[in-house]
Amino acid sequence: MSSPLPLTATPLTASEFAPFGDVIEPRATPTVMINQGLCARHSDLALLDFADGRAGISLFDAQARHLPHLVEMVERHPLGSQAFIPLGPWRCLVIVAADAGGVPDTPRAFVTEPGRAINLHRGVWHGVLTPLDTAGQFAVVDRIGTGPNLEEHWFERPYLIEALEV
Ligand SMILES: NC(=O)N[C@@H](O)C(=O)O
Ligand code: NI
Repeated sequence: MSSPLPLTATPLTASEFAPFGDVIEPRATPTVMINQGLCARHSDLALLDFADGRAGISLFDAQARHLPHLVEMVERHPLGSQAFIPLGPWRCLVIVAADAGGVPDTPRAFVTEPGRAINLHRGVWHGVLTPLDTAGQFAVVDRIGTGPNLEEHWFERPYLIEALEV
């Protein structure tokens, strides 16, 4: 395998992640206060998009990954979005890439705040679920249906995330 290319992970922000998906986090102002004013509802935080299928909720019980982390491949789901909702205070590496004529462009790497959920938009190139340093359980909202909904791309030269730029 040829020597990996460097890739730095930066803190995930909604604005930088916007071309790839949604950061599911409280807004400055709740949509509405409910439950006798004891609960702030922040509505409709993610673009869910499923073709020829339906939304489903699955549980991913993912092993911990550690730095340095080798990014050998990304994948995408042409038929549906995919949301990862941590069921505990786990951080994740989120690797995404724009499409460049059917193959991924140079990837971006982010690290989530503990417990922060994300939603990948339909068809966005991304690394697989990567809990950082601690194994984690995640509720995953994605497409349940038949047909080809997984396309993988293995990089000719992998990327290596050696550090978090925090
Ligand atoms: N393959 C699968 O269900 N998981 C991946 O899509 C992933 O993004 O982790
Ligand atoms: Ni995926």
